[in-house]
Amino acid sequence: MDSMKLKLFFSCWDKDLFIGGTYTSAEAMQWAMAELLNHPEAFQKVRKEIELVTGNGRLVDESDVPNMPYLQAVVKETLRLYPPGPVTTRECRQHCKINGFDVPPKTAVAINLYAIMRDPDSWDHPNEFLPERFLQEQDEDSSDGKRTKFNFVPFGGGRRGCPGTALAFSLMNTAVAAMVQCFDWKIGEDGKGEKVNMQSGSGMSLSMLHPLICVPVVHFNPYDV
Ligand code: HEM
Repeated sequence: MDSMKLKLFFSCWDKDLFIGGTYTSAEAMQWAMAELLNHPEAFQKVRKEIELVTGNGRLVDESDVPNMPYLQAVVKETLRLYPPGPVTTRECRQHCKINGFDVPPKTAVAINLYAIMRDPDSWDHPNEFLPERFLQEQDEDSSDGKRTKFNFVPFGGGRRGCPGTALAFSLMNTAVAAMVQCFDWKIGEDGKGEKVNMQSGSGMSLSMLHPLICVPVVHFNPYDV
């Protein structure tokens, strides 16, 4: 590769990482907070878990995440319902037959990750926000157990799967945890809203049609303990 091409490669790579790594996580965190505001019992469950782990004497941090299974389940359930990259693409390397259709080599294929994660054949109540389903992950006998292994694909998969998966999980879990630990949230500009509007916008990325607007009210100040 000559130096010009190398420069272009790194410039595109940087942008890929920057755009792919910021917008996706920010969008998903917005959906996560919106679901938590619409499900106060789930919000309180996350807060209780955080208080148990931190003793509420300090700000929750990244190293606490492995000890907070319910928080992780909330983040996974959010990514299942609202994957920021709902469609990915591949090119077929060899002839194959899918559902009776012949797909020749070199065919461009779009893979609908959104549909896979809302497929009623593999997910119970696919359109509902039920973080608990991810707590049953280890239970091989449950339909949920089989499902989460093979049909949970917000980061795609295989060799071209998202290289930012671990970073995204860590960032999302830690940031959502801090927002839940430190603030109560009132819905709407005036704080008087009752429910967040969960409609999604159009386009290839799954953003909220009405961006989340809410008022934070301090619940716990970690710098004042
Ligand atoms: C919630 C956060 C994120 C989601 C949902 C997400 C989702 C995805 C998906 C679905 C793909 C396509 C995978 C495939 O085709 O199999 C992808 C690719 C990619 N992601 Fe992410 N991503 C996230 C965060 C990040 C972060 C934090 C970074 C880097 C710092 C990143 C960098 C990339 C890159 C470079 C690719 C292209 C990989 C390739 O083509 O080989 N992503 N991501």
